[in-house]
Amino acid sequence: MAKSDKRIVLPAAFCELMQQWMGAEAGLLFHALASPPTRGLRITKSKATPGYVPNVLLPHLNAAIPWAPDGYYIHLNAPLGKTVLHEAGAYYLQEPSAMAIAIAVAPQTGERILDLCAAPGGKTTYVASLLSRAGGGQLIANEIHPTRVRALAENVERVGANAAIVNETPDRLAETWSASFDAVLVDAPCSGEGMFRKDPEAVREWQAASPERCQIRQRDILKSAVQLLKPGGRLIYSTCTFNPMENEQIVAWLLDSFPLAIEPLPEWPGWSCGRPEWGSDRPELVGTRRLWPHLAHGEGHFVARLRLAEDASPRTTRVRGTRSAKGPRDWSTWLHSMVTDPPPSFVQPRLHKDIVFSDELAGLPTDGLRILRPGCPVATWKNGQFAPHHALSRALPAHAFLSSTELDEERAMTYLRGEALDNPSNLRGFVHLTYAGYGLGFAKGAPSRLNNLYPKGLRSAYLEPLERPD
Ligand SMILES: C[S@@+](CC[C@H](N)C(=O)[O-])C[C@H]1O[C@@H](n2cnc3c(N)ncnc32)[C@H](O)[C@@H]1O
Repeated sequence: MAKSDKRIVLPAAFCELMQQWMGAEAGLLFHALASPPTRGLRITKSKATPGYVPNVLLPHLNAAIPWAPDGYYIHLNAPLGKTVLHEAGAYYLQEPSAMAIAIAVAPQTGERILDLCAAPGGKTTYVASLLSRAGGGQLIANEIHPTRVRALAENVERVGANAAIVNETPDRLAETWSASFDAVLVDAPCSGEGMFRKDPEAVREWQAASPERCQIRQRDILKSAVQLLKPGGRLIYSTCTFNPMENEQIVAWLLDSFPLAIEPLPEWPGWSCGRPEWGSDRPELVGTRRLWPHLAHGEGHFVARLRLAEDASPRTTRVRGTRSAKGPRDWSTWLHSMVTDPPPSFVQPRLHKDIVFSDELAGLPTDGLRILRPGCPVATWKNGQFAPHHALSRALPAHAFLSSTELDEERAMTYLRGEALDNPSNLRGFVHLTYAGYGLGFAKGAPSRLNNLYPKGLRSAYLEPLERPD
C-alpha cells in the first residue's frame, strides 16, 4: 500500500494504474482523494413544483448542485438521516455526482423504463420523480441480490416512488422481456474507486484485478441490457469508478458489438468529457461524461447514453400470456372513497396474496420471474374488507386524499414512535397524516383518539428535530 495522504491510504496498484492513464494529472486526483468527501440530498417529491424545498430544511442546505435541479450540498456532519422529513421520504441522501445519472436517463411521458442494477435505489427514486413529473410511465427496478432488493423496496416505499420491484438476473429478464423498454439504466457493479473518500471499505475491497474482473461482469450485464431495449431505445451506462477499463473501454466495446450510437450528454457544470484516447480512439466518446473529484464537487461517476438503431432486429419475447390486471370486486368504489383521481395503474390493480398492488408490469409477461412487488402496495384485502396499505400514504400527494390532516413536528414524532394521537377534530375512518405536506402514514379515527397504523417495523424512537423553537 502506498501512503498518499493522511486520510486514506490508496492502494499502490490503483495509484500506478491511474498514473499510467493520467500522467501528471493523477497527482491532482490523489490530492483530491485526500480531502473530505462531498455530501448531498435530493428533494424527492417536487412533482408539481420543481425547486420547492420545505421551509424547515432550508437552514440545513448549502449550495444547489448545478447539474441536479432537486439536489443540494449538505454539511458533512449534518444530522439529516433521522428526521421526520427523512422518514416521510421528503428527501433522499445521495452523493452529488450520482444525481446526474437519472438526468441522463431523461424520462419521457409514457415510457417504460428498466433500472437493471437498482439497489439501494438512489437512481431509481430519482428516475421515478422525473418520470412522474414528465406525466408518468412505467418503471421497473431490478436487483439481483436477495437482501439488497429489500433495501430497494424500503427506499422506493419511503419516498413513494411508483415502481415494480424485481429480483432477477439480467439474462433471465432479457429472455422474458426482450425488446420491451424505451430506456434501460445499467448502473453497473464496478470497482468503486469513486467511493474511496466516503467508504473505507471500498479502499479495502479494491484489488489490482478488480477493474478487469468488473469489466467482464459489466459486458455480461450489458449484453442483456441491449436485448431488453426496443429498437430506438436508450441505454444509459454508469459507474462510480475512474479507470477507463470500466468506462470508455466498455463504451467502445458496446459501439463495436451492437448497433448503438452515443447520444452526447449535456455539458453539466464541472463535468468533463470522456476521453477518446482511452477507448480505441472513438471520437464520439467526447459525448460521454465524467465527474472527477479534482475538477468538481462530487465523488466521481462516469455516464454514457447510447441509442439502439431503429432498424435493429431484436429477438422477440416469448409472450407466455400477460396476466390481465384483475382486482377484487368493489375495488373502484373503495379506492374512490379514499382518494381523488387515482392513477390508471391503481384503478386496474393486481391482487397478490392479501395485497392489492398498482400494476406497473402491465403488458409484460411475468410467469416464472421473481417479482417482489408488481407495483405500489395500495391496500390489504382481508375478509372481504379493504384497508389502506402504508405505501399508499406516500405514493400520492396529500391533496389526493379525501381525509387528511397535517401534524406539527412534535405530533409527527409521536406518530412515528407508534403512539396514538389525540383527535380534536373527531375524525373517523382512515385518516391520511402529513407533516410539512408530506404523507407520513394512516391512522384510524376513534371517538377520542387517532389509532396509530404506522407499521411496527418502521417505528422509530430516535428522531432528531429539525424545527427550531422560536
Ligand atoms: C452500483 S450498485 C447500484 C446502485 C444503485 N443504482 C443506486 O443508485 O442506489 C450495483 C448493483 O448491481 C448489483 N449486481 C451485482 N452483480 C450483478 C450482476 N451480475 N448482474 C446484475 N446486477 C448485479 C449489485 O448487487 C448492486 O446492487
